[in-house]
Amino acid sequence: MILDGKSVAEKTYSEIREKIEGMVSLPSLVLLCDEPDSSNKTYMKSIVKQGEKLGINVVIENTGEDPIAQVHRMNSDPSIAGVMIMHPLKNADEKSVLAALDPSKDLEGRTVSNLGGIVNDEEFFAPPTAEAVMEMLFQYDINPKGRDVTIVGRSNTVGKPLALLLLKKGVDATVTVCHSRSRDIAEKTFNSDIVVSAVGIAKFLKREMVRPGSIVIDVGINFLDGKLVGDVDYDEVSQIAAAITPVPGGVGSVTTALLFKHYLKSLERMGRIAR
Ligand SMILES: Nc1nc2c(c(=O)[nH]1)N[C@@H](CN(C=O)c1ccc(C(=O)N[C@@H](CCC(=O)O)C(=O)O)cc1)CN2
Repeated sequence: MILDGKSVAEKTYSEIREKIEGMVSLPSLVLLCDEPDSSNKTYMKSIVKQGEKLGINVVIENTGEDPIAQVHRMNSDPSIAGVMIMHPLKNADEKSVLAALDPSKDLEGRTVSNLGGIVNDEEFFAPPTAEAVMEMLFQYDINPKGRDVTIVGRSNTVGKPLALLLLKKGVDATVTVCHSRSRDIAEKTFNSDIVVSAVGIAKFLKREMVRPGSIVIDVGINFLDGKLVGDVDYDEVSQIAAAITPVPGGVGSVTTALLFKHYLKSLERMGRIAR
């Protein structure tokens, strides 16, 4: 079975449209960048395009002399509902810029407060990519309770927060997180019910690393010969997996939709729309 992210995303966009219908002068979503690479440019373009479809103003802003003061101004500006600090920032210390961001405007859940808050269910926002994996499982009735889940990749945006989300009481998965120094990753992925690949290497997850009948979630966003591809050797793995997410049109589509859902949550917190 192919787990279609586009239809999951569309459901989220419909909910958002319903909530903001008829509203005028909606606060903006700001994408703060300095020298964006091609991957960032592609992502920003797609967020701007989606914002246009929803009637939400997405503003691309460049870092100036003092990015920290810039972020402080955004924090207190009621015409801004959320800020995405594009990664990597090349001319500023990204950690310090993130530390300046108000967690309630940190739509990507990258601040220490939001990341740490996941442990106690206290986050304003969890990273949308990690949430998108959970949403795909939920929408397709794949219950991770008691199942062995291996996540390949330990980033702050996917691997670590996803492990925490899967470990929450009530979700109750048994989680293994692999990384570049892990021994025998193939043995761990093969012995899992659900495999999530978030390493950023095209065709990293091969057929022999996956047990027939398991579920494969591809979080990879890689550009190969100008084409967007995931981490999974899709043609091979899709022949044996019980369910698999495609790239494009899988987790990535849901991630962007959840980013806008977070924008909506921010409007609610600001008192601009009813909860
Ligand atoms: N602050 C951030 N900076 C950057 C991020 C990020 O998530 N937050 N991501 C990377 C770029 N990137 C992934 O590594 C990326 C590039 C392109 C897209 C994209 O085009 N998404 C499509 C959906 C794709 C799909 O269907 O799989 C979309 O938005 O509709 C996403 C992520 C750089 N910096």
